Amino acid sequence: MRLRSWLFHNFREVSRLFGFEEIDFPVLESEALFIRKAGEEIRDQLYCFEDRGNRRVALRPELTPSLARLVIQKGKSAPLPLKWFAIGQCWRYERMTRGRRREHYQWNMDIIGVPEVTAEAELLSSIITFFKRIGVTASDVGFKVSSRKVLQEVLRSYSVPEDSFGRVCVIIDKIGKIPVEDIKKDLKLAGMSEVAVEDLLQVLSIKSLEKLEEILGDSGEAISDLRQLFSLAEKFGYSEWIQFDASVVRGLAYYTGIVFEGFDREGKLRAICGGGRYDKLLSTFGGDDLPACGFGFGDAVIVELLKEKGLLPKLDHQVENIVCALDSDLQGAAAAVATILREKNQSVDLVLESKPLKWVFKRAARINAQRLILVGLDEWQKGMVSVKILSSGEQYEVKLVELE
Ligand SMILES: OCc1cccc(Br)n1
Repeated sequence: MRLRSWLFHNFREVSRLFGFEEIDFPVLESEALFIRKAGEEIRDQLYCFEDRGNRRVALRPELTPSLARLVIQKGKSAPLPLKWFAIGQCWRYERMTRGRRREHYQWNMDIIGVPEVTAEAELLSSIITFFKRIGVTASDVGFKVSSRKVLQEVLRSYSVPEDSFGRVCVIIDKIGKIPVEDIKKDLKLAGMSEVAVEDLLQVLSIKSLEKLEEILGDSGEAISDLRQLFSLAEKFGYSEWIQFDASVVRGLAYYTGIVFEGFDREGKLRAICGGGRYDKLLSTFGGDDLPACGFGFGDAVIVELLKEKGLLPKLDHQVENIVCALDSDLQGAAAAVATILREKNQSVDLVLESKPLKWVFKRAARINAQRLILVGLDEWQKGMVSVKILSSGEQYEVKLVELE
C-alpha cells in the first residue's frame, strides 16, 4: 500500500504540473460501453455479469470509454480543451493459469479538443516527467512511436474497407506475441489479399521516418504528423526517449492517429504504458466527434521495472510522536497531549492501553517514532511532560504549553 501511495502521489504530482484536473468514473459500467467488434483481447476478458435488474454490466477493463461518455454528458458545458486525469482500478477476467492479475490501477491522462500533435507531444512529456521523478532514465526505458495513419495509407492503397481497419490493427498488435503465420491468416480473414499482407508486414518492419517516406511519399498525414511530433520532442528535450517504429499499433481498436508505448530497453517486460489519438471514439457512443488523445499507465509493470533497476523506494511507516501515560489514570492527560500535538499538525501514535515501558520502546522502534512523550504524575502536576528524542537518546522535560 505504501508503494501504491507513492506511485499515485507521483502520478498526481505530474498531472498537477501539467495543469490536468482529476476526474473519476464508476468501476461498474454498462457492458455495452466496452463491446466493440474488432476482436480485441480486452473484449474477450470482460469481467461482465447480469445484475439484479437484469442489466448487462461490466467491471471496467479501461477508463477511456467512461471518459468519452463523460465528455458527451458534459457536452458544451465543459470548455475545450479538456485536460483530465484519473487513477482507476480496472478489471479483466483472465484464466489464472497465466498467473497475471485480474485487476490493476491505471493512471490515465487525456486531452480532448486538440487536433494537433502538440497534444500527443505534451502527453509524452508528462510520462517522461514521471519517469524522471522516480529515477528511471532514457537508458532504462524508451517509447516506440508510430501512427495508425501509416497503416491506413497502406490499407487504402489495397482498397481494404475502412470498417476492417480496427480489426486489422488488433491483429497487427499481436506481432511478436503469436506466430507470423497466424497473423497472415487472420489478416486474410479480415479481407486482405496475399500481396497486401506481404506488403503491409514489410512496411511494419520500417524503423526510420526516411525509409517510411520512401514508401509512402512525403505528402501523407502520417509522415507530417510524425515529423511534427519528432520536432516537438526536440524542443521539449526528450528526443533520446522516443524512436519511430512502424510496428507499434496498440491493441485497442479506437486509435486513429499517433500511437506510442513505453518499453524497457532490456526487453524483459511487457509494455509499461501506452496511448495515442482516438478522434472517432465519441461518435461510437452517439456524441459529436471531438479530437482526443490519451494514455494508460498500469501499476504492475512499472513495479517490475523498478525492482529490476533497484529503484524501489524505501517507504517505512513514519510517526513523529508516540505518546504514553505512565499510569492508567493519566490516560486522559495523554489524550490531551496527543490532541495538542495533532492540532500542531504533528502525527501521534497514542498508546491506548496501559503497557510496560519496554513494550512502548519496542513499538516506538517499530513505527519509526522520532519522539517519545511520557505523561507522568509528578511532571503533569507541574504542567509538564517528558520528551525523549529516540535517535539521540536526549531526554528533557518541557511545559505542555511550550511543546511543539
Ligand atoms: O492492461 C490490461 C488490463 C486491464 C484490466 C486489468 C488488468 Br490486470 N490489465
